[in-house]
Amino acid sequence: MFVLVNLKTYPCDAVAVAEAARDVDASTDARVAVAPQAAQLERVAETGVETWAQHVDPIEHGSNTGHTLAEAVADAGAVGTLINHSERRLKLADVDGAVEAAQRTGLETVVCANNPAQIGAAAALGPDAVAVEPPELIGTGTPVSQADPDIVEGAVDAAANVDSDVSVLCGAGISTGEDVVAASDLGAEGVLLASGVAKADDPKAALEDLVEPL
Ligand SMILES: O=C[C@H](O)COP(=O)(O)O
Repeated sequence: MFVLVNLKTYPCDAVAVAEAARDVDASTDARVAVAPQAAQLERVAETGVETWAQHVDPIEHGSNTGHTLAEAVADAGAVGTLINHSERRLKLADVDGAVEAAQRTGLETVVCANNPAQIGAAAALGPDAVAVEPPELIGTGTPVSQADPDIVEGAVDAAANVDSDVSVLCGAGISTGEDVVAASDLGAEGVLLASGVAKADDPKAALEDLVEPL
């Protein structure tokens, strides 16, 4: 299972979480990665943890003030990027352009979407993976795998119908190893989570708990 920890803009110690994730990754068969804010990519990557960007824009080098260039996040040490996170929505044409920009620089891509119909559209753009996240469950601590298992199974089917090479992650409310196992049982190949680790009193213990049953 892929455990992708998005630090959003939570006031956590990104380097400490990254070091914990690096150590937990080394102790399990699970793949653990961290997505810090763009300004923290380099410091996080220096810990040796698999580092992801939270977003890239559909742009090239040029006059794009305030945008995030795929080449810049790759230079900072990111190996992958989220695109179209629920908190950073893009128009469909811009999702397509962002996937293209990421692929141009060799970044792995996870395109986020709200529901199975959108997952099908996202999968058609040719990312490495898609992540289904019902927005109403994000940050609630109520795991999507329990609250809305149909949406996870529907997303797995929708992606497979479009492109069986696109793997499916699920996210929203995932915070325990039991939630990760439930996601796996529903056909997800990974989980995208944030608050369960970034807001934990002990992020390393939270990470250990997530991968313990795997
Ligand atoms: O990127 C992560 C997702 O939005 C899930 O967030 P959460 O784990 O805090 O519910």
